[in-house]
Amino acid sequence: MTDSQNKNYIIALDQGTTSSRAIIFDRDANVVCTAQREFQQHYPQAGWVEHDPMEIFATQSAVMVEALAQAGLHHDQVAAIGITNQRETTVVWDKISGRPIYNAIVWQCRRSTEICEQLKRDGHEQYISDTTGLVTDPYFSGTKLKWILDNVEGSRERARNGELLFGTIDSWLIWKFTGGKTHVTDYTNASRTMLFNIHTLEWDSKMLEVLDIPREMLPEVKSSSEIYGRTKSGIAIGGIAGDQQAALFGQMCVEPGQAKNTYGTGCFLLMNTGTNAVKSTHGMLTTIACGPKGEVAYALEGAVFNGGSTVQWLRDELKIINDAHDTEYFASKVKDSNGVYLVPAFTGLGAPYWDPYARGALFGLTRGVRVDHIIRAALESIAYQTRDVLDAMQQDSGERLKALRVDGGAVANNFLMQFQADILGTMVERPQMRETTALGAAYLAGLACGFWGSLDELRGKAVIEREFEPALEEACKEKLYAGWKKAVSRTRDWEPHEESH
Ligand SMILES: Nc1ncnc2c1ncn2[C@@H]1O[C@H](COP(=O)(O)OP(=O)(O)O)[C@@H](O)[C@H]1O
Ligand SMILES: O=P(O)(O)OC[C@H](O)CO
Repeated sequence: MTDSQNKNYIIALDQGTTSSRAIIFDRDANVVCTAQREFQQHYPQAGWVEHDPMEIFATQSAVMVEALAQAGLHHDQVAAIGITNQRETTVVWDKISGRPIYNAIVWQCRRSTEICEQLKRDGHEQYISDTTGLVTDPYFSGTKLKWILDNVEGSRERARNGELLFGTIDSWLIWKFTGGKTHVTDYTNASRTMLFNIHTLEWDSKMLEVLDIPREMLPEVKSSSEIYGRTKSGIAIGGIAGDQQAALFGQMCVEPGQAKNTYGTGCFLLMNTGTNAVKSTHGMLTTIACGPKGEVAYALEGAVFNGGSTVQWLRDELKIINDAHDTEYFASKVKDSNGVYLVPAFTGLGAPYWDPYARGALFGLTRGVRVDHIIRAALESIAYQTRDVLDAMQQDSGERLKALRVDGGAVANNFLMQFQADILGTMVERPQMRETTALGAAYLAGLACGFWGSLDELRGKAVIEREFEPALEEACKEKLYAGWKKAVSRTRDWEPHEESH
C-alpha cells in the first residue's frame, strides 16, 4: 500500500466563537470522531468582547490530538487538515516570541464604533461599500486592527519594522501550527477585513492608508483550496474558509441562487451569486465565497450578531435554563409568547439595520408573563431576525427561495425550526449531516490534495433529515412580525454615541 492510499482521513478544525472543534472525516465524508472544547469569553467593558489567542490555539491543538486518539489514528493517516474559523476576529502577534500583543478582538466587539463614525464623517462609507462589499461597522477586522495599533504603545512602529503580524483566526492558527513558517489567509477571510478589494482580489492601498495599517503585517492571500504548509508533525494544511463560507460549501450551495442559514452564536444567511458581485441596497454584505472547486465566487450575506448567544444568555446570565436544549420544551409549553418580544441587540444590531448603538430589550411585559414566555420570545427572536434578513436579501437578489437550508447548533431545536418556517412562510430543510461548516473545510482540504476528485463525488451526502412546512395563517404571521418590527424600532439608537468608544 502506498503512503497516499494509507491516508484515509481528513481533519477539519472548526474554530468557532464559543468552542474549538476537531472533526475527522473518512473517504465517504462520514464523521469518524469529534472533539470539542469551550474557551473563555472576556467582556472587559459593556459591548466589548475578547478571546485569548493562546487559549484558542491551545484548545484547537488539544481537540486535534484528542480526536486522533479517540479514533485510534496516527497523524500519518491524515491526508490533510482543513481550517474554518470565526471570521473578522483580529489578532496581532510578535513574530519572534510568537505571542499576541493584545487579546483577540472578537467580531461581536463594538469598541471601534467611534473609528467607524470617523470614517463616515470623512466620507469613506461609499468607497468602503464599493471596494470591500462591507458596511462601515465595527464588526469587521480593519477598525479593530486600527484600535490595537492606536492603543498598544509602540505597536504601529513595530508593525512597520516587520516585527508584528496581523491575522484573522485562520492565519493565527496556521502560523502557530506551522511553527511560524506560514503567514497566509484565504479570500473568504480577507473579504471580511475591510482592507481587501473584493473585485481586484488585493489588499486595498487606500483602506490601508485611511486606517494607517502597515502593509508589512498583512498575510499573503490565497485560494480556499490549496496546500499552504505543513504542521510540525507533517500533516498538509489544504483548506481555509471563514466558517459561514465553509458552511455554504459544505451545504453544496456552489451555484448562483443557492443559500443557507447557519444558527450558531450569530445567524448568517448566505446566498451564492456566482461570478456576480451583487451590490446590496438593503443592508446585505457582498462577500467572497467558494465556487465548485473552491475558487472565488461571490455571495450576498445577512449577518445577525446574536442568535444562539441569546439562548446562552438565558442559561449563563439569567440562569432560567440549565441547557440550551431545554428551551424547546419550555417554549412548547405555552401557546404563544403572550405578547412578549425579546430583541437581543446585546452588541448592537447587524443586518439589515447596522446599528451599533441599539441595545437589547424585552417588550410587552404584563402581569401574566412567565419565564416560559420569555424563553419562547428568545427563540422567536432568532427566527424574526432571519426573516428580516431573508426579506432584504430577496429584494436584493430578485430570487424567491423555495426552501431555506439550515445548519448550526441551534437547528436541533424543533420548535425554533417550525417557528422559522411559520414566520417566513417558506419551507425549512434540515440536513442529516449537521457538521456542514467542518464538512466544507474538509471538502476544501480534500479537493486540494486529491483525496476527493470533485464535489460531484459527494453530492449524495446532501440528504434532508426533516422538512418544516409553514403552518401559520398569513394574517397571524404578519401580525406577529409587525410586533417584532415595532419592538426593534424601540431598541434603535439607544446607547449614547459619546459613550460607545
Ligand atoms: N437545542 C438548542 N436550542 C437552541 N439553541 C441551541 C440549541 N443547541 C445549541 N444552541 C445554541 O447554538 C449555539 C452553538 O452552536 P454552534 O454552531 O456550535 O455555534 P458557534 O460555532 O457559534 O460556537 C449556542 O449559542 C447555543 O446556545
Ligand atoms: O463562530 P460562529 O459560528 O458564531 O461564526 C462567527 C462568524 O464567522 C462571525 O462572522
